Amino acid sequence: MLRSVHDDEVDPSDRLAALRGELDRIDAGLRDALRDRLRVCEEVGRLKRDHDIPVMQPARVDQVTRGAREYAERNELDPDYLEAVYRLIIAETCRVEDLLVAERPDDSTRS
Ligand SMILES: C=C(O[C@@H]1C=C(C(=O)O)C=C[C@H]1O)C(=O)O
Repeated sequence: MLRSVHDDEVDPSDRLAALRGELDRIDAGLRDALRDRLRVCEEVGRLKRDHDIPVMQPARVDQVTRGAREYAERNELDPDYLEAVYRLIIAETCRVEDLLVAERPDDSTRS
């Protein structure tokens, strides 16, 4: 009986499951990185609140988004895609920082 060149290949459903397992591991790392980044940003927010520094820092936003675009160019990703991801991340940072700034540092001691 003739053998197909595909006989020796891994079953596509096994390969799909393996690739999805790889994606799940990468996604877990992404979520941890997003959580850790936001925790640092909360610290930044408290610092801004306590020292009357504006939450929105356009020069820093430009620096971060430019860095993302440059990374994309070096790594064969679409710069517009990575910038859009970063704009979403930064929007959440600013939302969380705004909430922190709106809090009074001594709120917890008030009755
Ligand atoms: C975290 C900061 O606050 C905001 C959020 C940024 C971010 O998520 O990278 C960048 C600029 C800020 O307006 C910051 O000023 O560094």
